[in-house]
Amino acid sequence: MHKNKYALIVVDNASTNTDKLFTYIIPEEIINYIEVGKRVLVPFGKSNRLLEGLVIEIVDDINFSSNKLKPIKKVIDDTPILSKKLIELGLWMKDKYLAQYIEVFKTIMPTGISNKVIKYIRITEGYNRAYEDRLDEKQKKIIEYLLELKECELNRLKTDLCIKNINLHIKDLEDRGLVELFDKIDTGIGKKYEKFVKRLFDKDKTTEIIDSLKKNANKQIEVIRTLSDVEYIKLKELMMKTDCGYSTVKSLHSKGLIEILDINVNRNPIKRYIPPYKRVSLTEHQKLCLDTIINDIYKNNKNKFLIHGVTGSGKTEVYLQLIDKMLKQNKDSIVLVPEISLTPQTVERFMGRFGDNVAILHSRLSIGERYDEWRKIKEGKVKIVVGARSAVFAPFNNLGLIIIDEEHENSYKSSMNPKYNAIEVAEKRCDLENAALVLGSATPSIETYYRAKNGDFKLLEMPIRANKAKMPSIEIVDMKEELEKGNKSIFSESLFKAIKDNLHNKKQTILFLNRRGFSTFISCRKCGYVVKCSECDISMTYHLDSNILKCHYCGLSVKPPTTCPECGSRYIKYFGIGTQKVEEYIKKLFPSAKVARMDVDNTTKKGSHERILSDMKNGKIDILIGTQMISKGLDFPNVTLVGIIAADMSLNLPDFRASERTFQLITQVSGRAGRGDVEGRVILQTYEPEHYSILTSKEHDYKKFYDMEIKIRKEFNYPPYTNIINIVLGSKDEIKLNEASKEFYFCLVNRLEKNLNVIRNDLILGPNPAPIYKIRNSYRQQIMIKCIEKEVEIVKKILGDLVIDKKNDKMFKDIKISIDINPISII
Ligand SMILES: Nc1ncnc2c1ncn2[C@@H]1O[C@H](COP(=O)(O)OP(=O)(O)OP(=O)(O)O)[C@@H](O)[C@H]1O
Ligand SMILES: [Zn+2]
Ligand SMILES: [Zn+2]
Repeated sequence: MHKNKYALIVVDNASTNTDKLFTYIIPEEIINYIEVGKRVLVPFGKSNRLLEGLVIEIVDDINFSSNKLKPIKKVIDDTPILSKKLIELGLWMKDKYLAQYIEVFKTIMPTGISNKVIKYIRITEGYNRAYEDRLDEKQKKIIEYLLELKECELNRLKTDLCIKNINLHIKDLEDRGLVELFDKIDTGIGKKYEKFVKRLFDKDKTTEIIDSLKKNANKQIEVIRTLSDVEYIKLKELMMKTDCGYSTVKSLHSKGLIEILDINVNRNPIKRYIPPYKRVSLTEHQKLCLDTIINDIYKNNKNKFLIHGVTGSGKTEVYLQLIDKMLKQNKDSIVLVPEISLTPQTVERFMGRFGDNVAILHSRLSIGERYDEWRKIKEGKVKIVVGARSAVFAPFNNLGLIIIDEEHENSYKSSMNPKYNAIEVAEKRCDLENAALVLGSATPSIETYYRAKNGDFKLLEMPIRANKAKMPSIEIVDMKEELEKGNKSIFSESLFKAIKDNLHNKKQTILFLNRRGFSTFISCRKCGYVVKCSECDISMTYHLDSNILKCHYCGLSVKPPTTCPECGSRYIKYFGIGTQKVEEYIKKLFPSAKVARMDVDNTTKKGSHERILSDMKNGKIDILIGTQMISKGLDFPNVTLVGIIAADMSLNLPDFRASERTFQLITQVSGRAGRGDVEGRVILQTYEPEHYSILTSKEHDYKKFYDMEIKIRKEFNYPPYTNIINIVLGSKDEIKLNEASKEFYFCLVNRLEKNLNVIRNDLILGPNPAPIYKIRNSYRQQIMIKCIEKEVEIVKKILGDLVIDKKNDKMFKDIKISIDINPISII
């Protein structure tokens, strides 16, 4: 007798209360098709509506009665869309980040292939015209419509026909067995097809054929001529070359001379020509670094590395040659770069070296482009992926290497559920697939460097620039003194003069300010009223080009008030500076200079990024102003001056990483200066010239900075000495939220006390209003747990259980609970 097998399935249902794997019976007829990692359709809930699911595990036995289990309806995929290793990785992520199954697997699966089940309608096979007499007018209409289309989407039929009570009529037709409803899977995004023209006539017969055509059929003759050289040509291209219309092609088609075909093509996100990126002979440090890594991997010594290389030390070249080695062993490589530095410059280096062997994944791709890139990887057509955070899930089967460039960057941590850290995920993936992990940075994060010192990563140093160029000199300007001297401008005397000299010497300048917009807030001088976003608890930023106030959290924009909404006074003043204001001042001070600005406000349009950078390369820009978007990856030899307008901006953030961020930003931006023959110069403006972040970055001394910072981390019990678990409870109902937060805190402390031996005072903080108390009209309370490595697992378990319990508690009905394990910033 056939013995049942069972599948454990993640079902794509929106309900958050049922985060578990569902068990289904595998019917005999699909037993040979079903596999872990394939998607299936399963009946769900009381109504048995069909939902999509992902097979996580197949088992022979279950330890409960199978009476109530339902059978799987259908297998969707021909081949698994996720490998077993990626499924294992997903399960690990679920535990690590206290996330839900569905969140995790939605993240790992490519966007664009999540399928919808769509209701279709068609006429049954048993339908007979003779029935028509017995139908009323409306039903006849429905039947007529269907006879023409054979089958169609139910919704389309409804909108097209616009018949009152159409559902009843359809039901009636269905009951009589005349029409039937069925499900179809809509893959959302299809492969891309393009029309091609194929030559059907013999090449040698070209003249004969031309003679046979009418003498005045010039266009047709032109098409035949063109086709005599090629067998296939894109229809578009043919029409362009011959300047003919589609009717010309059609008429040749009807004469049987050509064929018109739909051919599956890949969308190509990179349409430009990319110059080859030549191999260079490595410097001593590069060579040592490369050899150590290769040797260790080869001897199975160690497979995790941190390259600490100063800006311009040539880390990229090391990556390229490592990938080369992987290719020789037929292994796949993933390169992660921060989203903002996925600039054409970075991409070109990899494409320039490895050409068609590279797939690119980033958020500016369309869903179609993304899907095509994913397919190229999945089908083994490329062996290298360069991408942002989520490229860590690239579906390779023979992974050899993951490189994470600028590993200190914030963008490797996801701010959406699951709130994963791509570095940790990469590490786990490398463990599972026996691949090597290489992290690189000029300013490693304190946590990573600490782990390297403790032996988790092999530390490799590249202390000098590849072309022997000197590190730029950094001059600190105390803005308090400028003010005393009577200089109220945002530019110090020194920076102003340096910009002027640089313009005169035909060199390029970069001005950095980590805040976009024009003014950072608007306030009333009479009563102090500050214009805040009505949905969020933060002040709105003024944008000059569009003359609006924008909320940088929710995107809401409003017209700036001309009188104070509070007291009616007309003394409304614009405070604080953003990149737009810097741009305006620069244009006033240096009217003949060619000035450009680069920040998210003006680079969302496709290609705008590319244009600014190529203008910069071609010397069409003298002064480039930007946010941290310009702080990394850029390699322009003619940039000799970098101005940091306000280093304090990051120093004053209410975040224990503020000093670290500041050191990193200064070092990275400064690193753009003097990469060519002329020594670079950096002018750094600040109100806190004595701060250790500023002093150590001036000396280019990462280690000194690290030593000072790590002491502070230890003293105040911050990472890496502790893990931070941040819990944010949110609700539109402020009072309910306060009650629920207190209750949650109380239960949490209670359960922790029962399970941990010691509860330190600083272990669990809160509930406190979150730093941004309101976002998108939702109030936010925060509870923070600090715990040592040894206790993390147990604390997480307790917390996870508590969240599940509370989700079923009336008091928490409208409360959203969000958990972030080791958040990158606390807002
Ligand atoms: N061995 C070499 N010989 C000569 N030039 C080199 C060599 N290696 C790299 N370069 C050049 O040195 C410059 C800096 O290299 P690269 O951008 O790879 O450094 P990086 O460490 O990635 O810098 P950053 O961290 O600042 O982005 C580039 O223009 C690169 O082409
Ligand atoms: Zn006022
Ligand atoms: Zn807002």
